[in-house]
Amino acid sequence: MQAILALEDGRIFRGKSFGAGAECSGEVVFNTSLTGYQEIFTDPSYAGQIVVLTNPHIGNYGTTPHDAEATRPYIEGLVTREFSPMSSNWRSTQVADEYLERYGVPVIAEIDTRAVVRHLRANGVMRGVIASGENLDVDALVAKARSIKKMEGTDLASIVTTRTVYQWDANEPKNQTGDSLLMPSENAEGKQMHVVAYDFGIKENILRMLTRENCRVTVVPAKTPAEEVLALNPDGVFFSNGPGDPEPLEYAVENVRKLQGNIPIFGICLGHQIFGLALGGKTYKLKFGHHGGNHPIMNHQTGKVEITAQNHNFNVDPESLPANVERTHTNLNDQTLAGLKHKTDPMFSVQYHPEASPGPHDSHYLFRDFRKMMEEWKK
Ligand SMILES: NC(=O)CC[C@H](N)C(=O)O
Repeated sequence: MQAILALEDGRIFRGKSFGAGAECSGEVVFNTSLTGYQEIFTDPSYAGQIVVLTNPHIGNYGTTPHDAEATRPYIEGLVTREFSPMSSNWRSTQVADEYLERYGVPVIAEIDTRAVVRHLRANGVMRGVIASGENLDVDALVAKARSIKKMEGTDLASIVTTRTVYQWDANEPKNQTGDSLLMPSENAEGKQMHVVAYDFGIKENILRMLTRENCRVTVVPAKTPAEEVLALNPDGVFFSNGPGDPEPLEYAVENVRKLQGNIPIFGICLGHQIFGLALGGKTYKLKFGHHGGNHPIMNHQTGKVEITAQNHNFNVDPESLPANVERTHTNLNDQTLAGLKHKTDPMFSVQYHPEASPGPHDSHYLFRDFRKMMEEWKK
């Protein structure tokens, strides 16, 4: 069946419909990762977004529950060049087409994704609609793209967050033969730390990485007051990634302010942006964001460059931060702020994704740093 991707500025791309035949709308962003499409589908930070994957061949290795970052896909829709109708991998339990259909995610394939990316890169991310069927009314689709809610000012974290407090099952994940996939850590022998993780749309690999550093993790809803978090008696508090604009998340900003200086805190991506706001800084929107698996980051503390996974459109303005905040990391593609640390309080955060999934593992050390920060604070 025919399908159309209609952008708010009137640009149209025609392709073929796969996945769910339904219509979808969202902010259209592109991700340049070469592998890891299922982790991208299931990253809750993509709620409200249609994702264009630049790798020209998607679906070829199928899907497996072991590669999911959440219980279901969160992308609104998918745009690809070629979408494989079959999977060729021993780990696959379902072909990608059926998997996305099962969860109601529309796919438009046979699109010149290079042209879409060049358009978004030149004009910035914009809203779009994917529709399928014969005799589609193009003008109506463009009008619909213009009518959907803008990402700016939207709190999506409180929509995707867990409704209840839960303990992350430290025995997860297992491979098909039942062996744990958690690699042993140098901290495995030490005392277990208790981390309370705020879920703004948390990726499961963050929970796995914390477990790997010998942490027991309690996950709490986005709006849990700081007092309730402290009553759980944690050794540290984590602020997760998540979808939408950080600016409307005043409840989270207030919680950071209450915790700052009283307990070690660590933030990733949306969590980092919330830290920036809590410290008195400002966030702004990048033209087309960073979404991929090969972004170079300068670590100013070691002088080394890390290759990182990224997925964000908003950023903290370094000029807006007070003097007691140190810039720890910089994105070398565009010199934007990529990490910060408080000079006296136990508090640090990064804009990128040390948990990878998908992506390179260069920045795994940040989970160890958080563990060390908690150990030192305990002394
Ligand atoms: N991965 C994330 O946490 C994304 C943060 C935020 N939604 C952004 O787009 O910048």
